[in-house]
Formats: sequence, C-alpha cells, structure tokens
Amino acid sequence: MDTLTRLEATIAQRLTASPDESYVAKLHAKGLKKIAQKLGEEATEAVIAALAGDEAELVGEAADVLFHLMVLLAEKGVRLEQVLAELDRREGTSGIAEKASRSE
Ligand SMILES: N=c1c2ncn([C@@H]3O[C@H](COP(=O)(O)OP(=O)(O)OP(=O)(O)O)[C@@H](O)[C@H]3O)c2ncn1[C@@H]1O[C@H](COP(=O)(O)O)[C@@H](O)[C@H]1O
Repeated sequence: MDTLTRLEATIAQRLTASPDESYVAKLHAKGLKKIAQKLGEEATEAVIAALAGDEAELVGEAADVLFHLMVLLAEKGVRLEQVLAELDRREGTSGIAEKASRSE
C-alpha cells in the first residue's frame, strides 16, 4: 500500500475519533469551510517556501498541502482513486495541447 493510500485509510478512520485526540477529527468537527481554509493557508505557505528557496521548508509545506487536501477529499466523500484516475486519464496529453483544444 502506498503512502497516500495508507493516509486515506487513516483519515477515514480518524474522522470519527475524538476531536481532543485527533487533528483529523478536530478539523471534521469544524467543518468543510475550516478544512478548505486550512488547505488554502497551507498552499500559500508552500508558495512562500518555494519562493524563499528553502528546500526543507518546501518539503514540509508540500506534505501539509497533501495532508489537508486528503482531509478535504475525505470530507467531500471523494476517493483518492478518483483523483488518480483523472490524472491517469490526462497522462500523455500535453497541458499546452489540452488548453489549445479548449479555445477552439
Ligand atoms: N500527516 C498528518 C499531518 N500533517 C500535518 N498535520 C497537522 O496539521 C496541523 C497544521 O498546523 P497548524 O499550525 O496550521 O494547525 P493548527 O494551529 O492546529 O490550526 P488552527 O486551529 O490554528 O487553524 C498541525 O497540527 C499538524 O500536526 C497532520 N496531522 C496528521 N497527519 C496524519 O494523520 C494521521 C491522523 O492524525 P490524527 O487525526 O491527529 O490522529 C497521523 O497519524 C498522520 O499520519
């Protein structure tokens, strides 16, 4: 089982834990708006770390982004496999070609 698949299972388990003992449960109790806000904050922090040029900082912030995205997906009932299937569908199609096809 890969890291994101294990994380997805852990998050699903922790959604029903006590908010006093679980950060996932705490976020779930606060609701979708708070989870979305946290994802936005973590994304901004990743951007700042990238621009500051600190690799260790960027790695940490990128992990925070992925974790909070996984919590958001769980909250919305979207499975990781759905997102991976979408990436698989896009595989091999250049982003430039895809954009050009939209403006035709
Ligand atoms: N990967 C993570 C992970 N990454 C980051 N974080 C937490 O995300 C939080 C983000 O930091 P912030 O300072 O922004 O959070 P905060 O101050 O509590 O947030 P605010 O209330 O101020 O908005 C920190 O509390 C981190 O510990 C994570 N918490 C949990 N996990 C994974 O989720 C699993 C389940 O965690 P629990 O639900 O806590 O058991 C863990 O075993 C890990 O695998």
